[in-house]
Amino acid sequence: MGMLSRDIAVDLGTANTRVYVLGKGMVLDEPSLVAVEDDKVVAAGSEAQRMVGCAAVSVEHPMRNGTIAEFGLADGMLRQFMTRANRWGRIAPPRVAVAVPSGATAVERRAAQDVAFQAGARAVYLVEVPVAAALGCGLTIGDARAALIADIGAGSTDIAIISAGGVVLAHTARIGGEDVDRAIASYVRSERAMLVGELAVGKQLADGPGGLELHGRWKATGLPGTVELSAEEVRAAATEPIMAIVTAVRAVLENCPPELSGDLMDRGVALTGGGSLLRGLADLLRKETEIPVQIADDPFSAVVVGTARHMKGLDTPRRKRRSRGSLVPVGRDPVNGSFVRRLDVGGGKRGPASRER
Ligand SMILES: Nc1ncnc2c1ncn2[C@@H]1O[C@H](COP(=O)(O)OP(=O)(O)OP(=O)(O)O)[C@@H](O)[C@H]1O
Repeated sequence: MGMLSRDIAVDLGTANTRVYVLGKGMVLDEPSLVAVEDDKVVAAGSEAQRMVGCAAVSVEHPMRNGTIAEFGLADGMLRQFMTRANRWGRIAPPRVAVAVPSGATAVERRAAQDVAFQAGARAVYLVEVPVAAALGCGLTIGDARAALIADIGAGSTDIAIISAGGVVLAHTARIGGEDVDRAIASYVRSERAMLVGELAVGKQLADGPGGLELHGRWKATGLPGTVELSAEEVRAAATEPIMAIVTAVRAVLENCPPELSGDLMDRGVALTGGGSLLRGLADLLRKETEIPVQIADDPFSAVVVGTARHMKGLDTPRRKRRSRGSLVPVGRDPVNGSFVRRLDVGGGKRGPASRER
């Protein structure tokens, strides 16, 4: 089948969806948006974004907090993306690997799997976001030394300690860059009497120090206008969500088995996801955790690249697979009580989900 079909990795994110075709590279990076007309998805990604404001069309977000919020919309979106990504299509349908937050529920995992099948996959593999993020930024999961990884996306922050071929501890906080955007938009609305779109805030927040200049509509007159926020105002408005992200990372560190603490102090935390670029976040993390903080070279693509690297290992004979394996439940998340799984590289059959099952 390998000669006849493609392998495709998908990072189905809250704000952005990325698709990587093995042998080709990242072929698609689009906003996770759909345009809906008469209950039908008529456009996806940036094409849908351009339709904001069109009469009779509503532009919707199929994803929330890193998982599928509206199955029908996510289905329509992924179908369109896969058609574009697989246009060099071979004869057989592709195998697809989808990254899912480590804290995703069984229902959320099932939805990610089903949506990939509906979009035309022959077989579907689910890869935990922190594992993908670690592989994507070049960490070796089989390394005996422990590593801490935090993928800070738009709607979720996935944190894990990875050591000796396994996820020792994992936690997904349902908070990310969008919450920071929302907090600043809400500050501008209440303190400066202006309505601004959340999308306007996110990108600027990563563009260096200083204040922000935001365009919007005055609440009183409805006319267009501009507000300038000082660096102090930005910091104050964003403190709560930024602190929530830092607290989630700290919670995982505080529950780290003591024998791994030395490794984490040496190696620090690797950050991936667009949220890692949020102004002041890396510095605050460094200060609050007292360990080195390193942002991945390309934080946006780390998860999809890592998912693709995971796929490359699927056909490697099991005895050669150092960084693959099956995830087995070993305990509970220290923060929200969900199951923590450990990657068992020693054995355990774990094939793809297939249509027949
Ligand atoms: N230059 C930038 N352009 C756009 N967003 C940026 C930029 N720099 C930082 N961001 C932040 O990155 C976030 C998007 O990151 P990313 O694409 O990794 O999220 P996602 O994968 O869609 O989300 P999740 O992992 O939660 O599902 C935005 O919410 C924004 O706050």
